[in-house]
Amino acid sequence: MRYISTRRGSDAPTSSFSDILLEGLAPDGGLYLPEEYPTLEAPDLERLRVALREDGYAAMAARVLALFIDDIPAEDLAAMAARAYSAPSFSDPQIVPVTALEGAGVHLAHLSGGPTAAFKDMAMQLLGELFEYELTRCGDWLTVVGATSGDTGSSAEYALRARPGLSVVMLTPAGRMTAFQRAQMFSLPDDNIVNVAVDGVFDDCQDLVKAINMDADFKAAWHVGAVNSINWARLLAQVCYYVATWLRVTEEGADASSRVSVVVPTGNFGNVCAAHIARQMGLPLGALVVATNENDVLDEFFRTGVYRPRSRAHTLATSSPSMDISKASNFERFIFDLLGRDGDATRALFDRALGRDGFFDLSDTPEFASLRDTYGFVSGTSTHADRLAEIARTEKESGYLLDPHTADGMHVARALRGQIDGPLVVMETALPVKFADTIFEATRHLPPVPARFEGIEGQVERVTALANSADALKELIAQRISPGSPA
Ligand SMILES: Cc1ncc(COP(=O)(O)O)c(C=O)c1O
Ligand SMILES: N[C@@H](CCOP(=O)(O)O)C(=O)O
Repeated sequence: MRYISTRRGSDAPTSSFSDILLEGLAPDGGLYLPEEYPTLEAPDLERLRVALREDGYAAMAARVLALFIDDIPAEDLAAMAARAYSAPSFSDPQIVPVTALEGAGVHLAHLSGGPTAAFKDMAMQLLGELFEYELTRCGDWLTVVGATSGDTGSSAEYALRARPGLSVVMLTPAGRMTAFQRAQMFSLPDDNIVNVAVDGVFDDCQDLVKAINMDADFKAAWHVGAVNSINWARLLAQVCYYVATWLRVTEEGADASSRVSVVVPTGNFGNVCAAHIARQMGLPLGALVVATNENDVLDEFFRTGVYRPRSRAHTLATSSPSMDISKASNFERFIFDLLGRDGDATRALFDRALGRDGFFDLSDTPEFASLRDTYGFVSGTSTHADRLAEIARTEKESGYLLDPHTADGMHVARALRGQIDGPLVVMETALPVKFADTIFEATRHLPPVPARFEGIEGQVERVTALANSADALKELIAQRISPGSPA
């Protein structure tokens, strides 16, 4: 399997999985995708069903990973998946259980049972294994520079903290995360972890990460790698749980007519992009429902065809803070597919039109007209009031406490339920413990604290304030990271 950039020219070289794993962002500023998607036919799905039932989530995931990775032996992939997806790191031995939510007419896919209580663990636990494997194989080291709105950061740090040859510099938007999210990250004592509070929003942090990656000399000197969903491996790991979700909702023998629709709380478009890839592979997914919070740039696109990222001043601080994102990185991956995988056309939109005009408009194109029928995309949005009402209603109706992001998904699910045939699954992206104030506002009680998170708040926190400047970030990396010893 070879990989290409979303901004590639027609004769650009292709890359192997191991190359792009450490590289993260492509040198031309594009994002990597497989040259073509592997396919899943009905017999493949049945084999995956048997693997999931008899050998568990990790074994099933390893088979999906092997469809995309041909430069790591299958038995090594299986061993890594087994280490990544195991109890007690994950609270449920099924890793991704799917439950019916009584009263609401939907299912919930529980993606948040990992070490940091967010769906990011599903990818990050595997990424930690893959990085260590690859760095050991080539005797290399890596400085991971990442951006977080609250969940990617802790998930990456927990997955990478004890690994040889790896350092993490994580950029956070100052003052925009919850107390729990801050405590999770900032109380880690490890020397290979540097937490940074940037004077800006998540999009500023993400822009800094991209700026560092576009400076080829700096990137080479500091062996800069990525853990955000700009790194293809993140999405690949997420494709696996869509397969598991479909298998858990359908019966043995189900075929392409057994469509399952998914509702995905969306910010950086990574999670729902993984659903799109699974659907392109032939997994029988019906609607892919993009659920945004008040930062509704993506809902606007799916309704109108206009993609208009917003400035810092217009990126609102909401009560689903991890989705306070106005420039969705992975959207470029979907647009590349939508435009028939034309790298020049994709570059024209993301590099030139966005740079020049601040938006692009596909509303009059046949591609935009095909969004629902060909790709399954529909969208909706949710506000603070909707979110609170949904948390309270679901608890009352079904006895289940949603986190605010999943509540955004649930709100959109209820709004669109009547228009979507077949099973509808809301992807649960975090646990309520991370968002206690909003849970209290919605229900007048605090969320339960799972035993593994007791006492996490109130410890000494270590974080460095930084101006929103790529030069300042480079200086900080040069000061704080010692060129690594090989893994
Ligand atoms: C809890 C939670 N829900 C939803 C999202 C949105 O996911 P994505 O960025 O993959 O669209 C994020 C992060 O962005 C998150 O942390
Ligand atoms: N919600 C994320 C934002 C970063 O998204 P990513 O999927 O690109 O890592 C967070 O919580 O940090």
